[in-house]
Amino acid sequence: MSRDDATTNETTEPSETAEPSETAETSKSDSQGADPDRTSVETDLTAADATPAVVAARSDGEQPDTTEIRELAAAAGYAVVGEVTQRRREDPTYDLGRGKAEELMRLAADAGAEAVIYDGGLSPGQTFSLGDLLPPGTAVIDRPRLVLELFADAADSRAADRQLELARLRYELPRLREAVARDASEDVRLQPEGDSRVLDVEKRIESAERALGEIADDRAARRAERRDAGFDLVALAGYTNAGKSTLARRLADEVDNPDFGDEAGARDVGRTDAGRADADEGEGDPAEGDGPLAVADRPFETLSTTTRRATVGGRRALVTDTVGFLDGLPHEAVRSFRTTIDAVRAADCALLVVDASDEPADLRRKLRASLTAIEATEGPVIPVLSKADEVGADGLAAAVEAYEDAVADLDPRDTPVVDALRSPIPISVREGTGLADLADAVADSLPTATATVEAPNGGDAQAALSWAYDRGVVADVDYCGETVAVELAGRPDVVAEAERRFADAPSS
Ligand SMILES: Nc1nc2c(ncn2[C@@H]2O[C@H](COP(=O)(O)OP(=O)(O)OP(=O)(O)O)[C@@H](O)[C@H]2O)c(=O)[nH]1
Ligand SMILES: [Mg+2]
Repeated sequence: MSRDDATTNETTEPSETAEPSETAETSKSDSQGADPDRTSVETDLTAADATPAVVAARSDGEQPDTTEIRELAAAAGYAVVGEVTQRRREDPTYDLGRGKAEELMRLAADAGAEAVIYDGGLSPGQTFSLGDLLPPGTAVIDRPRLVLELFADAADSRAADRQLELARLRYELPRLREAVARDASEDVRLQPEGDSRVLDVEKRIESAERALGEIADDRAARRAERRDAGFDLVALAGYTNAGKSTLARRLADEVDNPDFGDEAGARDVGRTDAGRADADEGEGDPAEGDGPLAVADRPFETLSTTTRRATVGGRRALVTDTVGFLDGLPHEAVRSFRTTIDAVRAADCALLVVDASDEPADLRRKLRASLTAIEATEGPVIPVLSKADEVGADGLAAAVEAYEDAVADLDPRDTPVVDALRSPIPISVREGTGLADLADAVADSLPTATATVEAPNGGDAQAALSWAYDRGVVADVDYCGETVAVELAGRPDVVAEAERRFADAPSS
C-alpha cells in the first residue's frame, strides 16, 4: 500500500489546479480583527511547479503561528495557496472544529489545493475524516508525514533508506489498521485481505528494525575503533536551521566555508592540514558522510550525518554534524532517525546548538523539542547560542533567559540531560566570536589523563613514541643521554596504552 492510499480521499478524480492570480493575499473572512481565527487565500507566484496546498493549524492557547509549517511545506515542494487557523481545544473527529473543517473544505476547493498540510499530528481517524470531507483527491498531510516526504527525496544511503522505511511503515501501520477497520465495517468480505496487508506491514517493520539494529552495531563498533585511534568524538545537535553545519564546517580541519570562513579567521580553534571527511557509513556505502557540509537558511538542509576531522582546543576530534530536530514529530519517528540520536548520545561531548536570533518563545519551544529528543547522553553536553551577531546584548540576555526557562521547564526524570547542562556559550561563526571559549570548554569537558614516561632510547621506545604521536597524545619529548622522557596527555585509555608500550620497551 502506498502512503497516498492511507491518507488520500478514495476517488481518483483529478483535482483542479488553481488559476494563477495576481492577488498576493485576499482575506476571505473578517477574522483578522477581533476573531483570531484566520482563513485566507494566497497565491505563491514563485513556485509555478509546486503542488498547491492549504495550510491548517489549530492551537489550544495562542493564535497558531504557521511560519514553520510553511517553511517545511516549501522545502517539501508545496506552494501554500491558503490558510485556515483556529484557536480551540481538539475536536476528536477533525482536530479542527466541524465548522472550521468545513471552511477548510471550501477553501481547498476554491483555491484548487491538491493537499491540506496540517500543522500537527492527526490520528488515523482524524486523517480519514478530514479526507472524506475534502474535495476528492486532496491529500491530507500532517506534520510527521510532511517530514517523511522531505526525507524521502534525500535518503540515499543504506541506513538512511532503512530508517526512512521504518519511520514510514510505523506511521502507516495505524492508518492501515484504520482503513481496514473502515472497509470491514462496510463490507466484511474485505477483512481477510486487509488483515494480510496489516501482517505484511508488521513483518516489514520487524525486518527493517533488524537491519537497522545491525547497522547501529556496526556504527558502535566504528566509534570504538575511532576512540582507540585517539579521537574524541564530538557531535553537534540541535533544532533544524540552528547553525549546526555552519559550526561543523568552521571546526573541521579542512576549512571549506564560503559563507564566513575567511572573515572569521579560520585558525583560532586550531586546525591541521590533514583534515578530511570521514564517511559515517563506511566503505561500500559512500553516499552518506563524505559530501560537503551544506548550509542554507531553510529547514532540513542536512539530511544525514557527516563526520569530519577537527582539532578542537588541541584535541584530535571527529566532529559529527547531524540532522536537526523538529517540534511535533512523534517520538518513534524521531527515534527512527537513529543515527543522529545515537551519535549525540554516544559522543564524548555534544554541542547543543541553539539559535540566539529566534524569538524567546520559539527558542524555548525548539530547545524543549531538542532536549526531549536527546533525553540523555553518555558524555557532557555544551549548549551553544549561535548567530550571536544577529542580536544585541539585550537580545543575547533574552536568549539566555529563554534558554534557562526552557531547561527549568523540563522534568529531569524524563530528560536527564537537563540536570548536567551548563550555561550556554554565545558564538558567531559569521564574526568568529566565542569560538575560542567554545574550544576551551570542549577541551575541558573531554576526559583527560596525563603521564610522564621514561624509557631507554631504542627501537621499541621510538615505536611506542610513534604510536603515541599517531594518536595525538604526545605533549612533550625530552631526549636525555640514553633515555627519552615523554609527557603524555589525552584520552585516558590511549594514555594508559602508551604508558604500557613505553614500560615494555627493553631497558638495554
Ligand atoms: N548571522 C549568522 N547566521 C548564521 C550563523 N551560523 C549559521 N548561520 C545561518 O543560519 C542558517 C542555517 O545554518 P545551517 O548551518 O545550515 O544550520 P543547520 O543547523 O545545519 O540546519 P539543518 O541542516 O537544516 O538542520 C544559514 O543561513 C547560515 O548561514 C552565524 O554565526 N551568524
Ligand atoms: Mg545542517
